[in-house]
Amino acid sequence: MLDLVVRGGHVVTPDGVLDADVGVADGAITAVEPELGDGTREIDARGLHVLPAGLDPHVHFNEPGRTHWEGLRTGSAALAAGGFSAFFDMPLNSTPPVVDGAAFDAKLEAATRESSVDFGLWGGLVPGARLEELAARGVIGFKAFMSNSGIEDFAHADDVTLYEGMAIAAELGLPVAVHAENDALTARLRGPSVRDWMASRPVVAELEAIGRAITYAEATGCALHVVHVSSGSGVALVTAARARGVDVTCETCPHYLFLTPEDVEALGPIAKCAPPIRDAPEQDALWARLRHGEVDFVTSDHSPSSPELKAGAFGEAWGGIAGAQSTLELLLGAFAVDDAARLTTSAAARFRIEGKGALEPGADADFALVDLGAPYTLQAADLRYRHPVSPYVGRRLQARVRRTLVRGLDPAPGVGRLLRPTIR
Ligand SMILES: NC(=O)N[C@H]1NC(=O)NC1=O
Ligand SMILES: [Zn+2]
Ligand SMILES: [Zn+2]
Repeated sequence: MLDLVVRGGHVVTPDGVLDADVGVADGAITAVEPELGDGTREIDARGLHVLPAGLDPHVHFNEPGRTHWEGLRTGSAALAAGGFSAFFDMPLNSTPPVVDGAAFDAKLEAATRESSVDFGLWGGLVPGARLEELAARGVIGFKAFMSNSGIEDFAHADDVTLYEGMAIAAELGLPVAVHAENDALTARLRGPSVRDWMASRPVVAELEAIGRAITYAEATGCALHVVHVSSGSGVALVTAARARGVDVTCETCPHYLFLTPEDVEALGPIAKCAPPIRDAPEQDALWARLRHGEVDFVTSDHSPSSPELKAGAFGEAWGGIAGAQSTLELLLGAFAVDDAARLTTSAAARFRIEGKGALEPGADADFALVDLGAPYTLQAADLRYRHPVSPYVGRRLQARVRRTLVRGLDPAPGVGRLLRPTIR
């Protein structure tokens, strides 16, 4: 007998949306077929869509060290509530940052204890980082900040660090992910307003950094991933490089799609981020390129802070948006269900995580059960973050995640396991 049968849902598979049951044994999918026999456990999915649960490859859960901003327990619970069964945690803003083996071990210990969903860990590419040590422990790849990170113990990667780091990463068979903004161009004095913030981090600062990272990736043979591209012009650079054979991908985030500069002015510091939200021409171009398939996936870049750092003036506030719980529900309001599933799962293939990202026999039994006929208005009380704030509170969402399963299990602290990439 099967351990579990998810019965009667509209199942989102790589071959299309099928009305079928999903059979599970030992935490893996055994069959996707109509009218499977009994399972020890049964989940009634009639009227619901059964999606492959999401993998969010870009979150900052900040534990250990800044658990008062967000933690692995609360952050992973929020992701599970939003239909995600896995995440990759960034090497900052936890302390110590994950730039050597000991820091990796400390985060692995905390995540194994606290996380409700599976997790991978990014290592940090900073001057002096111990890349080999991190690779041996199973990091997803190496994250570099080309501009100031806002975190004192995570230095930005100067050109030498980035170029030489990419050469080492290429040898180790791991990708480098870049926060692509030019440091000098973004380091000038800033004013207090939303428009000042936008002007201090112009699109050209993003384009220059993306272009430079691509040049280094091409020269070293390193696989490059550009995180949180905010502009259509930025995606265009990635598309052009890929067309000439560079191994480069990119992501964007819901805030670059669903928030406007006017929204940021109305919402204040909770909608402050870097790169900033762009004006309509760049945002429209970003949408067009996303719809055209040029953006590989959508991530949250969930990066909240303590409420105090979001309470004051805009110019002084922490830059980072809390959104991990809402990515899938937001996308389901704008895309067909299979496209929304693809945009929230394809990081698994890019970063070589076996068993995740597709609902098919042999894969992990990771499901998001979603009601596409249940629009609702997001309330602060719905949020599972450490601090229930988000720019999406008050927003009408077109779909609602009813349940998430991780390897057939209900998410709970301690369920999550480390995900290691297959080395090329
Ligand atoms: N350090 C950190 O999390 N920074 C993030 N916040 C943000 O808005 N952009 C980022 O890169
Ligand atoms: Zn960033
Ligand atoms: Zn980030």
